[in-house]
Amino acid sequence: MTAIDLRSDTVTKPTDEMRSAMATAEVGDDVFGEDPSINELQERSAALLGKEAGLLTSSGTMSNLIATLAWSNHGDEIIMGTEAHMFWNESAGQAALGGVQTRLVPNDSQGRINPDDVAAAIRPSGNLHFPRTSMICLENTHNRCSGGVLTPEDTKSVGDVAHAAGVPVHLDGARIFNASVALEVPPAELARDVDDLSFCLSKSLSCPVGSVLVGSQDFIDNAKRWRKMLGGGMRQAGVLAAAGLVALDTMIDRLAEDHQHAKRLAAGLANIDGLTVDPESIQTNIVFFEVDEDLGTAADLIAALNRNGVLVSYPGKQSIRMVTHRHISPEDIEEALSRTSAAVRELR
Ligand SMILES: Cc1ncc(COP(=O)(O)O)c(CN[C@H](C(=O)O)[C@H](C)O)c1O
Repeated sequence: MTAIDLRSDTVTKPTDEMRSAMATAEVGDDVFGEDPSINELQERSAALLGKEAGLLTSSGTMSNLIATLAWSNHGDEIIMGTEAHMFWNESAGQAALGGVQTRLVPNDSQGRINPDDVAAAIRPSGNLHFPRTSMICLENTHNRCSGGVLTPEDTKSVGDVAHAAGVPVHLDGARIFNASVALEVPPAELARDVDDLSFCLSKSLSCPVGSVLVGSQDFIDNAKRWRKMLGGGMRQAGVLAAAGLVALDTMIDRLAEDHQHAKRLAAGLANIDGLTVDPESIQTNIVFFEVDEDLGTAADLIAALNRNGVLVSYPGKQSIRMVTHRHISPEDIEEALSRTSAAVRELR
């Protein structure tokens, strides 16, 4: 039985068109700024998101760390949501390498943070007891909040508070194009009130590797220095950027298919006795659902799902995540639902 892989949209593989473009990419030494494919990707990414400049990085984690290092000094404090990927899944890099303290404010079910909570968390200057607040972090779409999207208004409400206090806003936009497609809003509108953002080429856009960090020219010039310090300076990486250029041309509009599949998946899971999910809450390609305690733990069900050929991720004590992507067809969704029912019956 071939497993149906719903662990993440990071499992996506390059398209044939990407592989052809990679094979014939024009390349140069990017440390000298001479790789034409990288330069084109960075310029196109910045323009698409309404920023002055862009920087290719090896991952979303690297982008988020570079932004933290670029905005912060040792001993500063950054603010993010309790469910932020930057808090949960990036190896505490901001603390380990940036000497930066993280302060958490509640995320709501859609991944938003309350501007009033942000205002209350921003440190007043002039008190020697207090660290300086160096950055506010948003995430759109929001991974651990079931792929929830932030509207331009949600983003502006936090941006206004941050900017009134002179604090920059970083957007972890790993799946910003999912948000853009779900809201039918240009990505630049979602980026309008943040100072910099990162998006991932390697998730639903299906590239083999990479993210792009965009912001002002001054920010990117500084970020490039931090990237070099982290060992992220690249040479003829136009081979990778070529895939990104194909992704920008061919992989954004199709994200609506992944969202439809996720909605169908959630509707099917809601009909399986012992599982709890609100299909109406699903906006993009990520579905978190709860395992009723009388059925067992999430770990029990994950083991049964693996036995039945369904791969999932992000186990909480009672929660499981499924993520749709370009390799998951409508037939795979129906088969995954059938196999999930069988796994649940095994636990009964
Ligand atoms: C919102 C967000 N921001 C940043 C990252 C980090 O990107 P990478 O470092 O994996 O390229 C991720 C990766 N998310 C991955 C996943 O969802 O499967 C990993 C394994 O957690 C992310 O979801």
